[in-house]
Amino acid sequence: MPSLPDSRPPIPTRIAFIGGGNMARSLIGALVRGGTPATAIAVAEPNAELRGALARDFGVAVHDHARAAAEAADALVLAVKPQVLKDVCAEIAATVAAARPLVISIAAGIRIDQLAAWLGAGVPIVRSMPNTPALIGAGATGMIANDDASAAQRAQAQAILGAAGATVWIEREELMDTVTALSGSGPAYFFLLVEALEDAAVAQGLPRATARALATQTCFGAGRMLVEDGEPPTVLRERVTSPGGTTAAALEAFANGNLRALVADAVAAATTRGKELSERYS
Ligand SMILES: NC(=O)C1=CN([C@@H]2O[C@H](COP(=O)(O)OP(=O)(O)OC[C@H]3O[C@@H](n4cnc5c(N)ncnc54)[C@H](O)[C@@H]3O)[C@@H](O)[C@H]2O)C=CC1
Ligand SMILES: O=C(O)[C@@H]1CCC=N1
Repeated sequence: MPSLPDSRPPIPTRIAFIGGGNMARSLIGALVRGGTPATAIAVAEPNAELRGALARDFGVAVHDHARAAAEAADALVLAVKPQVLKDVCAEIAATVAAARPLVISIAAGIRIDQLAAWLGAGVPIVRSMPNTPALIGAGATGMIANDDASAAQRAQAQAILGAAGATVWIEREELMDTVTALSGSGPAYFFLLVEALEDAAVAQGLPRATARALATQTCFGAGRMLVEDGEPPTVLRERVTSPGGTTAAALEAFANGNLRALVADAVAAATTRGKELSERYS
């Protein structure tokens, strides 16, 4: 996946996260591990327990409301749920209008034109879609910027999000809903597959711990091969599949159950939900 080489521009000197939940925690962890000083990061999080954990674990400055964190930030990462994003933007709009920081949204479904309407014209905005493997530095993030974001600001957004894994620019904004359905939600699909494999093996008598260990390591190994081998998934699949063998029997069962159509339906459903989110919360 395309990603910035080592000649990354510096990460903005002051980054404020609005929302300190799962994704913010993943990105903050990645930034701090990557060498961004904790003193450069502020977080607004209303939940006192989460706030305390972020301060304790990473040494970042914490605030109980958005405006306090947004003040003096060069880059703002909007990491709240889509349903509260409009209210959060209203809370920080005056601060954003005064300081014109780079605004990075990670919210599913919410479009750049909605963010611009809520924050005010002329604000540099990058809409992005990371995923939870960001927690271990193995994230995948799609991004798109508006015309108000300079080349340097785009590169800064890429440096922030790239601290947590691979990044890729998306050309048309409507495809961000597809990115959300593919890589944003995608980790859940693989966890579901592992659950199903584990249950299937348990049903045949394998102890659950053994089934989980084998299913987990199989997904890890297959994932590493996808990244490291350089061959497309079709070739890797065919190498496992001996003619008339066990894999062929399993793949036939998948085909009979129309797995590909089911996956297409699932990705289409997630894409549609992304579009619905933007309408529901506009
Ligand atoms: N969980 C995932 O796999 C992914 C989520 N996303 C997007 O990331 C965003 C955040 O998702 P999560 O981290 O999973 O949710 P989360 O619920 O863990 O975190 C959101 C946090 O925002 C806080 N919050 C609520 N109102 C606030 C306010 N007015 N000011 C500041 N903070 C406020 C909440 O207390 C909560 O801790 C969502 O928009 C989601 O669409 C994007 C990629 C993947
Ligand atoms: O399920 C969701 O809406 C969020 C966005 C992508 C992953 N989680």
